[in-house]
Amino acid sequence: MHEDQRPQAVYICSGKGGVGKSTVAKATSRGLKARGLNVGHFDADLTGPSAPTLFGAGTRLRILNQRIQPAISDGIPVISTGLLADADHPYIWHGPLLRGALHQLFHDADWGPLDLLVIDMPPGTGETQLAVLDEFRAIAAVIVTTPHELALVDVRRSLRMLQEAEIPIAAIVENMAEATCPQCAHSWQPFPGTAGDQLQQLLPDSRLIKVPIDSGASAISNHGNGDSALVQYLDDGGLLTDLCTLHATNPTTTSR
Ligand SMILES: Nc1ncnc2c1ncn2[C@@H]1O[C@H](COP(=O)(O)OP(=O)(O)OP(=O)(O)O)[C@@H](O)[C@H]1O
Repeated sequence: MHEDQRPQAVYICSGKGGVGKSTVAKATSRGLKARGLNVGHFDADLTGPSAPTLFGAGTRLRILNQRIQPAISDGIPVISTGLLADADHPYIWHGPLLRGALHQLFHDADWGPLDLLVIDMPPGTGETQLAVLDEFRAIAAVIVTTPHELALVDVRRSLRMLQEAEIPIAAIVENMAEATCPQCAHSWQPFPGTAGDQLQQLLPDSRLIKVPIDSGASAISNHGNGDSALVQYLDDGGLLTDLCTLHATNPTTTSR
């Protein structure tokens, strides 16, 4: 049988923007790196990349011998169009150009040894998402949502796209699910809705990880190291163990 040589990847997806997907993607990369995997972080949002904020505006991609040198953050190689020198330039990618850019950003880069790529997918279901599905071999996807009903409508579309591609959903992360008063420790649900629970009814085999509104969870998305609170939430929810197990059942370390 012909072996699938595409790089192994975990997709971090959402239906809507602003739900915390990039923050969860960065925490996943850091958590897997701490577990000893050679992780690469790829920001597939070519037109609205979050990486300069997530990894530090001073972090840049370099070109050496006509090869892209990923930025390194916490020992993790990172590639994002937001880390190109002229990141403020509005990139408009269409059809074949978009696919070419994705291909080049991954294949023309010196990643070093790579066990697993964490891919921060753009929100929704469109051309970029389809191109990513073709380019990489997903061992799992993680769906990030907030509790809102409105988030659920769009996330269902993403879910169908992943299911049609037969990608297992390792976890649903319901972000900003609750808040706790720092004075009296009283917890409440700041947003109405049960998107996480409703999604788990559709996906009974996937983990449901509820992450509270937490300044520690937020800190990881603001440059550099940040706090590891979100990594801990994902770890406590079993996601990092599951991803390591999935990787171990089908390891393919490549050197690029
Ligand atoms: N659990 C949380 N508690 C507090 N703040 C959070 C939490 N999760 C994410 N945030 C904050 O919410 C903001 C949006 O997060 P993020 O950029 O990860 O969302 P996104 O879904 O990737 O959005 P987009 O697709 O538009 O890039 C960030 O400022 C982040 O720090």
